[in-house]
Amino acid sequence: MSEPAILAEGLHKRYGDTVAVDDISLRVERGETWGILGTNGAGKTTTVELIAGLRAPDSGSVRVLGLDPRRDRAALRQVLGVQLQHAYLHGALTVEELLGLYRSFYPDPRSTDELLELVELTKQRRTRFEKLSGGQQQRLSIALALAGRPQVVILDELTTGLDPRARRRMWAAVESLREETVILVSHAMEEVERLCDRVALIDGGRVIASGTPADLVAQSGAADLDEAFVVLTGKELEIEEESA
Ligand SMILES: Nc1ncnc2c1ncn2[C@@H]1O[C@H](COP(=O)(O)OP(=O)(O)OP(=O)(O)O)[C@@H](O)[C@H]1O
Repeated sequence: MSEPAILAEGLHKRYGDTVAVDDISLRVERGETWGILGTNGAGKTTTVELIAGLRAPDSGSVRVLGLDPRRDRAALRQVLGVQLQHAYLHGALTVEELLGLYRSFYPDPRSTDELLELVELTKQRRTRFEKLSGGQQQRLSIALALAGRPQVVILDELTTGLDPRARRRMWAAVESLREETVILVSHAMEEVERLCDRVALIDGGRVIASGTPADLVAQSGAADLDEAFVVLTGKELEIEEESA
C-alpha cells in the first residue's frame, strides 16, 4: 500500500493531570475526507494539533505525507493547510491583505479572487479583519487554510457558528476538494454524513470506533449516525447553537 496521507501511531498527550489524548492511532489515505467526532473535551483539537505539529506528543509518532510535523516544519507548511478554532490574525489588516500575506508563503497559491469567491467574502475584500463578523472571520480562516493549495487540509469546527446559508457554502467548498485529504473536526452529524468518507469517534482521548458513517451505524445497531454516536459513547452530542 502506498504511504498514507496521515499516519498517527500511539499518540499520548496530557496537560498537567488531564489526559487529553490517550493512545490515538489513525491512518488516513490520500484523498479521503475524515470526520473527527466527539463531545466537548474528547481530545479532538489536541489530536489535530498533534497531527499539524502545533503540539508535541508526550509519546507516539505522526507522519503527514511522510513528513515529521515537528522536524520537517518548513516542508510541511507547503503541503498542509490548517484552520483552527481560534485564529489569531492582525485585526488592522484587510481581508485582501491577509490573503495576500498568506498567498506570499506559497509558490503557486490560489488567486485572491478564487479564495474570496470560495468563502463568499468578495464584498468584504477591503474590510479590516477586526470589523468582520465572527462567521466572516471564520470563513476567512478557511480561505487562508486553502491559500497554498494544500494536499492535506485540517478544518476544526468548519461551520460552528455559521448561518445555514454560509454552512452550505462551506460544505460546497469542502466538496470541491476532491484530490485533497481532509480532516474535519465536527459536532454536526449532518455535516459529517454529507462530507466524510470515514469517521473517527473520539471519547476520553481514545478512538472508540472508526469506519464509514454506514459502518458506524451498522456496528452500533442504530438507525442513524446521531443514534450511533449515543450508543457508542453513551453521550448526547451537544446541540449546536445557530448564530450568524
Ligand atoms: N492548553 C491546555 N491546557 C490544559 N488543558 C487543556 C488544554 N487544551 C485542552 N485541554 C484539556 O484537554 C482535554 C481535551 O481537549 P480538546 O480541546 O483536545 O478537546 P476537544 O474534543 O477538541 O473539545 P471541544 O469540542 O470542546 O473543542 C480537555 O479536558 C481540555 O480541557
